[in-house]
Amino acid sequence: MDRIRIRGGRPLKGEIKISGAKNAALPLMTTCLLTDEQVRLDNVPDLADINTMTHLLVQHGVEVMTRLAGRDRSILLNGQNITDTTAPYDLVRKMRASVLVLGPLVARHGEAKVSLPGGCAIGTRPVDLHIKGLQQMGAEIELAEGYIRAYAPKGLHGAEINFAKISVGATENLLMAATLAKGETQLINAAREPEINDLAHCLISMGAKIEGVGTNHLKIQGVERLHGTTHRVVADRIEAGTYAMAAAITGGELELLGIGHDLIGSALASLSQAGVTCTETERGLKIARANGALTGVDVMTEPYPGFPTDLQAQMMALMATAEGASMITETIFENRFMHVPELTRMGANINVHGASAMVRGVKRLTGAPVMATDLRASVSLVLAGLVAEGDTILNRVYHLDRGYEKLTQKLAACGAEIERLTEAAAE
Ligand SMILES: CC(=O)N[C@H]1[C@@H](OP(=O)(O)OP(=O)(O)OC[C@H]2O[C@@H](n3ccc(=O)[nH]c3=O)[C@H](O)[C@@H]2O)O[C@H](CO)[C@@H](O)[C@@H]1O
Ligand SMILES: C=C(OP(=O)(O)O)C(=O)O
Repeated sequence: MDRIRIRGGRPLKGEIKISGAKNAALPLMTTCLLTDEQVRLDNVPDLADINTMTHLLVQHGVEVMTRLAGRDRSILLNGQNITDTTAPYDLVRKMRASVLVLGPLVARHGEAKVSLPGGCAIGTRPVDLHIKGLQQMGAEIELAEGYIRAYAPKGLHGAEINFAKISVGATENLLMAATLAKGETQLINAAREPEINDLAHCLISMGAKIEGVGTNHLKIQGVERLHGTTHRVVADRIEAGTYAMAAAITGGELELLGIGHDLIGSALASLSQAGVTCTETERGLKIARANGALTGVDVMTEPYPGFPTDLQAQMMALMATAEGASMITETIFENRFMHVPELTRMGANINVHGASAMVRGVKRLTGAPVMATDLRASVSLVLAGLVAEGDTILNRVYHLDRGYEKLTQKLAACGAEIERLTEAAAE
């Protein structure tokens, strides 16, 4: 297995082009199941999760073509001939977002058999809200042998769905299903992450009738059919937030290209409070901590527009080197502190009490061999490695490949001493 070696202590300086968002591209790819015309997505990141979704769609019978034009990667999807409506365990197990084929398949093809995703390193992550919403829209659902089997041979109908809990995935699944249901669907207490807005705009360009985009109350009038489209994937706010924290932790200065303040306002507010300068430029955002120490700030994760859970681990690495204490509270996932023991091995002073972690800043972190447990936990260890004294060796790099395009190249181009050791070299 590949590893990453980092020698810490170099302030990052330069510019980084922010890629298209993984969490937008994945649901956008499944829109091809809603139409028999071509869906073309531009600005698609080159990531393991995108490959997994491609495999899943191909298994359903979708024709997928990838095109490169300079640095822009496009995917052309044609779902005219769906031959198989099963999402098998092996693919869903690899990537939970596979469950996003459920809504589109039932809505347009009247049936789907999708493996239950089960839990993962960050929590139990049930899909009850997806299932309940589809049942309200008239789908018959049975759970057997680890699979969700959903049937709606006569199509779905509109419903008023009031989510008991805010869920990004359930909002996306039901939004897609509702575009082809008969009548009106209301999604109340819906999630309103920028990736959901991106999905809604793509669906509207395919002929869907959606009101309330950007709010927590979506109204969808079902249509008979959707047509093809070309859509550009929104920038990855989590990747941008990660590099903003990389600039801050190393005391460097980075310009993040193609990302606006609007997408990561809450994270930038916390960074500003901690003493990091965040300025909008014509091309994106400039992040700098040229002088002075970081100050500890308290952070609580919340659904958008609150501080994103997907930046919590990175913020914790940053706070581990700040002056004073910081309380980091995780409210979205029950087990998203797997990075704590690894950061502690690098010298961080962190105590977890239930859903909160008390981080007391230390003067220095030290390099160590560390183990990645999930995507964002892994990148928090990369951030810690960038500032630690000595070498950090990160194992289980495949977690990073799920969500960070060209991570080592992007950081190395800004002065980081970081390299990927391929399996043979890593021995
Ligand atoms: C591919 C993708 O976009 N992944 C993101 C998505 O995950 P995902 O869509 O899985 O996350 P959700 O917003 O659904 O989960 C939020 C909370 O709701 C719970 N829940 C969810 C569904 C359900 O049916 N029942 C239920 O109880 C979850 O266990 C969790 O505690 O949003 C998360 C929260 O911003 C992010 O961390 C993930 O990066
Ligand atoms: C948790 C994440 O992804 P997923 O929902 O695909 O596990 C993430 O992107 O941080």
